[in-house]
Amino acid sequence: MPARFATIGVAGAGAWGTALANAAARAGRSVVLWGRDPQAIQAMRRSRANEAHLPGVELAAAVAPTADLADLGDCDAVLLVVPAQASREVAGALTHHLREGTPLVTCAKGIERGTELFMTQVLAQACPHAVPAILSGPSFAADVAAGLPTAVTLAARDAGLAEALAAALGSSSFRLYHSDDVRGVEIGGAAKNVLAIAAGIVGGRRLGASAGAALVARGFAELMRFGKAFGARAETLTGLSGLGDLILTCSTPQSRNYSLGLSLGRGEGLHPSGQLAEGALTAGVLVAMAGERGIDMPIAAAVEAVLAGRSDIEQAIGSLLARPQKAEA
Ligand SMILES: NC(=O)C1=CN([C@@H]2O[C@H](COP(=O)(O)OP(=O)(O)OC[C@H]3O[C@@H](n4cnc5c(N)ncnc54)[C@H](O)[C@@H]3O)[C@@H](O)[C@H]2O)C=CC1
Ligand SMILES: O=C(CO)COP(=O)(O)O
Repeated sequence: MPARFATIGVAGAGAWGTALANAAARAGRSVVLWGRDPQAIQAMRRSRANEAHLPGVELAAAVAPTADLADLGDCDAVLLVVPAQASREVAGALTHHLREGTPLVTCAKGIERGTELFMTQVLAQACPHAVPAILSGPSFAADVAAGLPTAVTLAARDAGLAEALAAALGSSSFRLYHSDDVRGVEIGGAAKNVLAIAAGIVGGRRLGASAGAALVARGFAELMRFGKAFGARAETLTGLSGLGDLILTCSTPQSRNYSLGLSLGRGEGLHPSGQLAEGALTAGVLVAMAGERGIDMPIAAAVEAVLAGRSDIEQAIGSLLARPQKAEA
């Protein structure tokens, strides 16, 4: 009998899509890696690398790059690895190609602006005949591509499907835990990016390691409040995709979100690298959703105010430090 999920599609040939394609190949799958830019795909076929997004990493032999979305049509499951705000567009285009019931696993970390929808809700609307799932957790593309040990969570409403997908994609170095708490997993990934910008600001302002630790702990309290209000389970929020990813992303300039905060904290403004920092795109919608439900998220709100230009860094820090001292929980 052929293995379940023998062929995996990856829609999005950026850093994370390329790393996940290699990880799936390492797990023994055949992989079709779709990217929208035919020239970039041609270059990947020639060089067997993605020099623009994941330099120095050789593409596994089982990865077939393509610029034709229709090539994902025969895949047994598809990972959607484009930025959160592009996920509706690409999922919508996939409706013309995917078979009924194909698992479509979002690997993006964000909330859709304008609709206030979480990623799997976007997939359910844009590609209704697929089965939405999510993969998220502490994992830099470069680490996964280098085969360094990483552990992430794969969640689907059907726990059996989550387990089967995790078994198909996991290996000894890329460990996948499974869950049926889809909402918990998608909230952790979206919120931690916004909080990581705040952690970067603390680093850039040289406020000290003690302030950095306080920021992570109080930021996590905000993530928990938001998650619980939206039905996430506490054990998910304290797991890999919540606390785990918050710790990773708040701790190193290897994170693009942290590094954006560093730049702001140093007074260098928004860094000009053009790199994707999902937290900057999620901050507004996260804070708006929290405000509508009366969820207190002062750190996320301060990041949003700085990014929107309504507050400078000193004002933002001053207003956080001026908050009344209260019971911790
Ligand atoms: N890079 C990392 O270490 C990790 C990234 N992620 C998440 O994965 C998502 C993607 O991030 P990266 O791959 O790192 O970003 P990236 O900037 O390296 O690549 C994004 C890719 O999406 C493509 N894209 C953008 N808009 C598109 C559209 N409208 N249609 C088709 N393709 C489009 C770009 O051409 C590019 O190939 C983000 O939500 C990020 O938070 C999650 C875990 C780790
Ligand atoms: O999500 C990530 C690690 O888990 C990647 O973080 P950045 O997008 O901040 O680089």
